[in-house]
Amino acid sequence: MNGRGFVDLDEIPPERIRGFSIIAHVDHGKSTLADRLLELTGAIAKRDPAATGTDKKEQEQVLDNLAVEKNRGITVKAQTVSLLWKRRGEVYLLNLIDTPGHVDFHYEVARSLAASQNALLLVDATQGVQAQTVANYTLAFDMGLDILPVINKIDLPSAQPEAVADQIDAALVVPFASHEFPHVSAKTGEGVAALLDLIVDRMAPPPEASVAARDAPLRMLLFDSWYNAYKGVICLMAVKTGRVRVGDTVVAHATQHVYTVTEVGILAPAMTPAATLSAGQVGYLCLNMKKKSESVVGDTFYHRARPQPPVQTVTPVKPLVHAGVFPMDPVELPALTDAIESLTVHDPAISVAKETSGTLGQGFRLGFCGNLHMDVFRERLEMEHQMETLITHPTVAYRLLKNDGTVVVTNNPARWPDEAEIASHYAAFEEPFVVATLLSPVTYVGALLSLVGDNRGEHLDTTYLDDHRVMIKARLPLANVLTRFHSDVKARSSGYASFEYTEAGYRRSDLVKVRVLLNGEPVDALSSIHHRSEANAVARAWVQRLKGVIKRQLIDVAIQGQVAGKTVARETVKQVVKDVTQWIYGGDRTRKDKLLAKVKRGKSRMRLFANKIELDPETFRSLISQP
Ligand SMILES: Nc1nc2c(ncn2[C@@H]2O[C@H](COP(=O)(O)OP(=O)(O)OP(=O)(O)O)[C@@H](O)[C@H]2O)c(=O)[nH]1
Repeated sequence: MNGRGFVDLDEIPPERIRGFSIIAHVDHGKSTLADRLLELTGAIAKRDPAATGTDKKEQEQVLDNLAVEKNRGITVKAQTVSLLWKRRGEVYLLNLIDTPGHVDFHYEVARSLAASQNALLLVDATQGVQAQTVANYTLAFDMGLDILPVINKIDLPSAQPEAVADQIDAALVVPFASHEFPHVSAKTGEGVAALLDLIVDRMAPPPEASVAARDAPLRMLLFDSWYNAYKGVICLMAVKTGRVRVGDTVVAHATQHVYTVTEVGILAPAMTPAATLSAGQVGYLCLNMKKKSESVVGDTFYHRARPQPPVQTVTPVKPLVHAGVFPMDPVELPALTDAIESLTVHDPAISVAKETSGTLGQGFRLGFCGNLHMDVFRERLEMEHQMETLITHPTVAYRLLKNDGTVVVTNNPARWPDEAEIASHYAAFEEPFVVATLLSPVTYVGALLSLVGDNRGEHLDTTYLDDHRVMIKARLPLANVLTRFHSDVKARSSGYASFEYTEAGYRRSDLVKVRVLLNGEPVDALSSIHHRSEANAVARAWVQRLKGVIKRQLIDVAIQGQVAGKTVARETVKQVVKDVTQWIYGGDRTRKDKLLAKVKRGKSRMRLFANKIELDPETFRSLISQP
């Protein structure tokens, strides 16, 4: 850093740059390791590890900034930081990206990996290789990164670093021998300085980082952005070739917008201005960009005078699960619209479309990468925007063939065509499938394979990692994976098995619509699509659940569960005769009117559910949001 508080990055030659992401199974210690790396390199002040408890909420991590991350103790957004490390008297620039572990945030991991050349694959020495270890490894491997496995938590008495190294060797292909895997404790800091030295010695600098590349025309990859109240949209860029400085005029390839650069710098972890950013470096740019929608993740920026081809094609994320999101109170629709706009700009993996429901009114149909992604979104709506919402239970997108020969993709059961419109032969429907990876102690193999069978799954492969651990691959319908599968995997393996999945395309299926009717009227928010073999049970369960929550009303309530238009379950909630004025004696008209007005106000807070049947909003919310 020079006297003006600027970092002179040009003093660091290209061969002294290392870019790496930290990837791992959830809770294997990525954010804790990132904290130790930040401390050791002097980016943040050292904290006493003994002072941090075992409760995740007690140990707020420097790079976990969002309220929801601190609340849940998980990383949701990838975070970038540039560090300086001295090795043999020379300063190296390390670009580190801390990534989320959960599969639902794969999109975040993938876009981070696009800006790195190397990955540290962290594995917990007490838990060994888990499903997300394999999934994140596969993602990094397929993107051509060099992967260094690092064995963490060696301070724990139950740590078995050698056995875990052997498991890694058996399950994954890495350019290091198992005896070379560094052993660290991200908690105590043991082995972390040696890890930094190893990163410098064994990892390659960015391929585009050479003196020649610095003189080539500018090409920068935008891989993250966020909104700053004072500076507008801030863009995080990986500079592939050339250099950029304040005052330059740059163009965004995807949008063709032209900008003047007002600030460049690195995140260290605070925004630290620099004179230039050049090939191989990762840093932020302020461009006076007013709208977040202008910053397209994956876009390429270049100098206006020297147009360049894009670094990569921008591929929109394909959401896997879809749900309707409605304001609890219809007057809050504009506020919900603003909140969704601001959150989706921060998280481009969410797709948004307007939706109108007969039951719930105006709202949105949003697409997410999984149930946790959706849950985190709901929590962010509440925590960051104080929005209470009704979110319908998630569904996948099905394909169906209509009588007129058209193929319809629908992610909304309310829009499912009538039976008469659907082609009547066996190839009429398709549903999305996934390939699941289950990592488990050998003891639970039988239980897990029967769980796969119970969920219409197909066992594909079994690999023994050692005498105790096994990796099972199976093909399963995504719809089943999204409901109880995860908790069932945990239940059938006493919590020891972990599970992960990747998309595996569409396959033929036999699908039907399950509808719930109240007094003969269908409730669109409660309809769902299921495999025919599971539909009757679902319809019966709905009828029983509704019978349990609908209080007796002034009329009889008939509850019907239908499968493909045929009633398969029916119950009636008998009417109650209730006259609110019965307790008011005599002719005190004022008291009587006041009470009636109060009852009316109370009722208006209730949602008119269907055909005069009322439920209080909380009951309604729990009903529609749970499958
Ligand atoms: N004993 C011990 N605990 C550790 C070590 N590293 C991390 N932990 C603990 O493990 C838990 C998970 O650590 P995190 O750093 O949040 O894990 P993560 O991989 O970032 O988790 P996600 O961001 O949710 O994917 C925390 O309670 C840490 O304190 C270690 O080396 N030793």
